[in-house]
Amino acid sequence: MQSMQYPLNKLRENIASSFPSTTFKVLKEVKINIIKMELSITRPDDWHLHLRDGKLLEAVIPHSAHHFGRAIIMPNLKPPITTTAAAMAYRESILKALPINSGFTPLMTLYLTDSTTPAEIKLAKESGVIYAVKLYPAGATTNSQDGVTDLFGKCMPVIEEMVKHNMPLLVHGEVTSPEVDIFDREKVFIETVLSPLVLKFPQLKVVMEHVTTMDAVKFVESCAEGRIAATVTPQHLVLNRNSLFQGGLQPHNYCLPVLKRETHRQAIVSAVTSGSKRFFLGTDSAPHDRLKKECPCGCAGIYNAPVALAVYAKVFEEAGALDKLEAFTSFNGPDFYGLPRNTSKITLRKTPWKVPESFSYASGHVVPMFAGEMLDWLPSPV
Ligand SMILES: NC(=O)N[C@@H](CC(=O)O)C(=O)O
Ligand SMILES: [Zn+2]
Ligand SMILES: [Zn+2]
Repeated sequence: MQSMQYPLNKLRENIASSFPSTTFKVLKEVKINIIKMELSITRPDDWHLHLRDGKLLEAVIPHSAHHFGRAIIMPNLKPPITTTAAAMAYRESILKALPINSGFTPLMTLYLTDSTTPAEIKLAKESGVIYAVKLYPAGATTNSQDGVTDLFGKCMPVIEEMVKHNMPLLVHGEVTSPEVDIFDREKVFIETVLSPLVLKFPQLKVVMEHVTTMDAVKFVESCAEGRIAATVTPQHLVLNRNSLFQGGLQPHNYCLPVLKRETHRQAIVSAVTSGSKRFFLGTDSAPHDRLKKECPCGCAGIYNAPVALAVYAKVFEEAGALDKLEAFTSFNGPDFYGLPRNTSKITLRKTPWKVPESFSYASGHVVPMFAGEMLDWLPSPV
């Protein structure tokens, strides 16, 4: 491997703050290895992933399967995955689309609607392949039109059944009322839906998906560990809302919940790099065909699967917390879900690589996050 152009001072600072017990003498001795830096970590899982279906599924699945051991598969297809039978069929098509010899395991979810029954939850649990139920407030995001219109009025028996089976509820945490400013929708959701829900069901396990605000960070930190957790995306760790408008409208940085101001981004970075067990990796990789992003009414969703690990590594490196990366990528998620941690490893090499401009597939093109830009960390299976 080539040695890197990386300022030695910065490297020392990073290493010293990541591994405080490391002495300067040792740093000098391992200088060569530091310059050719590699991290070997337990293979990560992705606890929030959109794989879509058909040709797009075939195109994107290798990017996730290459790096991740398992992923929680979001059910917002058209039509949505509302039954155990549909989830099992979707799982089969994912397995069929996997590269040969891939060990990737899809963990399926059910899409909650006003008419989901407790019997369906029982069936889901008994299937052994469904790990969670996803709450989309109707109209909150991509393909959420069949989502829940009245959680407290319509879904209480279903939530009770989920508690009985220890089945986590995954939430897209935004209210949909048009009078609430789009930048406040997560905060208002916490106040009006999530807090009351958690109070009403102290045993319910909840994952607040793709948190974007310091309000969400504070809420999750205030709840019992092991009961309420949050996934964090690469984009909400490295981008703020300025990047939606940098030099013109940037559709490939548009996702929901929408990027927030810098202070929120900083709060999320502090939370994940603190070593808290409450936060874990969930990319929310959400591919849309290029023509559905670059058009007069572009879809929400960032395709980040090819770059996610490189971006997470950069965030932990810059925070001087590389020693905490593995818990975030590979331990906190399975521990929360009560699943074993992966036993295989992957390597992250500190080497510059260029993100492809786009990936073509049978029905068009999909543009990844940071298309055409250079990233520092290159993941590869050991
Ligand atoms: N995050 C997004 O902006 N989009 C997701 C839906 C979601 O996770 O809310 C999608 O399915 O495209
Ligand atoms: Zn969402
Ligand atoms: Zn999502």
